[in-house]
Amino acid sequence: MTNMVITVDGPSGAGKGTLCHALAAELGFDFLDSGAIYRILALAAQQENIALDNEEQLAELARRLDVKFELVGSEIEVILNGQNVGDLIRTAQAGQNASKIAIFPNVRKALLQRQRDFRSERGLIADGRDMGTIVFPEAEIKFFLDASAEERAKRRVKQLQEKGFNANFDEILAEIKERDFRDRNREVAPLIPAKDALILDSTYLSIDEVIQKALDHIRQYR
Ligand SMILES: Nc1ncnc2c1ncn2[C@@H]1O[C@H](COP(=O)(O)OP(=O)(O)OP(=O)(O)O)[C@@H](O)[C@H]1O
Ligand SMILES: Nc1ccn([C@@H]2O[C@H](COP(=O)(O)O)[C@@H](O)[C@H]2O)c(=O)n1
Repeated sequence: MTNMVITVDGPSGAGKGTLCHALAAELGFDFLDSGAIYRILALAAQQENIALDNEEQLAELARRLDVKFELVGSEIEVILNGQNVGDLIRTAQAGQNASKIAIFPNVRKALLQRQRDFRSERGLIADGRDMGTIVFPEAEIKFFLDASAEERAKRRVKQLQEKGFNANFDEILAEIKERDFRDRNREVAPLIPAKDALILDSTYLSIDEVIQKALDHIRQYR
């Protein structure tokens, strides 16, 4: 299993992060949260007053981005220019900003090798939108995790309420649909399942059922 890559792509809120963390823990693999890289780049651009539609400056920033992922206990801390930005990149606005800069071919090109460098001897679980299609097309196992927009909005509302935030279902559903549209319709690396991906629709599945289905598929491969 050494050096193996398992990709998990899908739309926002489908449960990719949840599945990836469980698989990484179960298999002892490393974890790449590629969405965090796009979120960090958007944050860094704002900190440097670079407009989110300035493709060339964004690409130049992407090439020199000083970002580190540090494992502290069971949590991965995201460090930008020496500062922990974990909370700053997790807002709904940070997600929208990430999807705005993710449409640019030169930005994606500038981030490609940085993502491929996460490949490791231990094995890698890669979470994103184009992990199975563009970043790791040779991955041994690919999943495309989906769920209806309404179910994803419901989950997000619950998640926010559990953290003590107010959450409006209609607003969150609209945000999810806006981000889906941008991610699915961009010209480069749009959100689509890789031809060889197993599609898992989690709309009516619990977290445990999704994890079990994924592990069954991985066991069949092994
Ligand atoms: N099958 C499921 N049933 C119910 N809730 C789920 C399921 N999968 C994930 N969740 C919950 O949905 C929320 C979103 O999950 P998660 O953050 O893993 O999604 P994601 O696809 O990584 O989203 P994003 O791409 O925006 O980072 C979390 O609160 C998680 O606990
Ligand atoms: N491989 C990827 C990963 C993410 N994006 C873009 O970033 C946005 C934020 O991603 P999250 O997974 O953290 O929600 C997402 O909406 C995409 O626009 C990407 O393009 N490619």
